[in-house]
Amino acid sequence: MSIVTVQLGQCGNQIGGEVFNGICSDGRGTHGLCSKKENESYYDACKERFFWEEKSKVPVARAVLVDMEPKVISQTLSMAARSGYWKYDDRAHFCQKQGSGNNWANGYSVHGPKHKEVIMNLVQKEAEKCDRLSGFLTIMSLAGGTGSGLGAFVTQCLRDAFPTSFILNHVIWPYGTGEVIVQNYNSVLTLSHLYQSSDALLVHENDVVHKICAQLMNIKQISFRDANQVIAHQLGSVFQPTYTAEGGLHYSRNPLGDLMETLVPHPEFKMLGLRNIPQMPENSLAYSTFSWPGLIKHLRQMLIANAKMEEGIDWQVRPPCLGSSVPSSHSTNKPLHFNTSIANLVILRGKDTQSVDLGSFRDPSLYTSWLNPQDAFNAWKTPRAFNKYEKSASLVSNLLKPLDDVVGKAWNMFASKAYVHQYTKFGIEEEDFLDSFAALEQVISSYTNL
Ligand SMILES: Nc1nc2c(ncn2[C@@H]2O[C@H](COP(=O)(O)OP(=O)(O)OP(=O)(O)O)[C@@H](O)[C@H]2O)c(=O)[nH]1
Repeated sequence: MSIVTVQLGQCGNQIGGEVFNGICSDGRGTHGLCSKKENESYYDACKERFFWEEKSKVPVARAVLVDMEPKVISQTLSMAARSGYWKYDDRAHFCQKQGSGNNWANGYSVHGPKHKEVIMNLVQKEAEKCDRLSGFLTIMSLAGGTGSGLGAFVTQCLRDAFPTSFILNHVIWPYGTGEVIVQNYNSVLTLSHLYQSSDALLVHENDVVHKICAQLMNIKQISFRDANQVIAHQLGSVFQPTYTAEGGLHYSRNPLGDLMETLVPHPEFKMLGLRNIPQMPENSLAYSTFSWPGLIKHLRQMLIANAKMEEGIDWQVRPPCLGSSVPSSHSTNKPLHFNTSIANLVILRGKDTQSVDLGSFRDPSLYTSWLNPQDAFNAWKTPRAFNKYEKSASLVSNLLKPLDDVVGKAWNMFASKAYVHQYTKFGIEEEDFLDSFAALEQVISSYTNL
């Protein structure tokens, strides 16, 4: 089955380009360390998911590019064409002359309704090219005006037009400081709206990605391109084909459906985070060896101690003994806080994946009590190595992201009514803000009571 990607705004388009680049270069690779037959069926599954083929046989991304200004779209289209290995459909993009000025209300209430028809026509055409449609992946930032506002609007339109398809929103959490002044307003408005129409939100935090670039990839002057390549690698490690059942004969047929079934058991809980191990500069790979027990031990501790990368993990954090009361998640940032999950999915790629012991992830004390631990944990595997890593593991978890921080900061600003007039002038009233705050407070409360 196929996924149609909708790239929105500067951030969404820049990341989308890197995602297709990464997926295509991994898929075409002959370094998969597996049989030729395995490698071919992996590439076929990857193509069906993300590309369609023109007569020229050049894979064309199943994607729609949307922005309110032309520059980033034209850069993204030409970056793809220059690769020579894949491209975008020249007719599958829509742009205007002027962006949304980091104003969510402008994207949501003005650009959305005005351009709904043309954008949804492009999406419809892309969906019709799929023999079997698994659903939609939207990529956007939370902080700007186009990706966030127009993105929230388009997500609602997707939900209305494709009620039986899955929608996964990939969202970029802004840097904690020093960016758009109203970023917390935009984030609160986006998240609360997405929560109504999306099946799940997969979050990458710019601060975390920046740290990975600096500390694991040894990059000195970090550009968005570097950050986006890390994000693309992590997304590829989840969305490239895998076997979802032990001894399975086919690569997973419904990538988004399988992901939701595994990770989103209840519509109140749809925040997903992603961790990946190992990550290092390509030229260090040849000198590194990894053992599965070592990788799995690190990944599990990253989960329970809420570490986003393998460096600086707090090894003191332990799961609570079953039967004792779990500390409240209000203390999310406290060093000894234990991270309770709703559900976890581990994805293993590469050599000897069949013999890996994942028992430590089945430990009931990792999970909320209302779900059977057998249902809360799943593992997907493939012997096909990913992106030149002989062995690699990813963990997708359903757990709370730093929502309370963003909501708190936005609320403080709202209390003095700062900048609210910029939103009311585009039809977003104080009532709308209050509804968004209330919706997210409810999400925070549900997660903290796990
Ligand atoms: N990781 C990453 N973050 C980005 C990138 N481009 C922008 N951002 C982040 O996105 C937020 C700003 O949103 P943009 O995507 O630039 O804005 P937009 O959606 O185009 O909206 P307007 O500029 O208002 O039209 C900030 O938090 C930036 O840090 C990128 O290429 N990669």
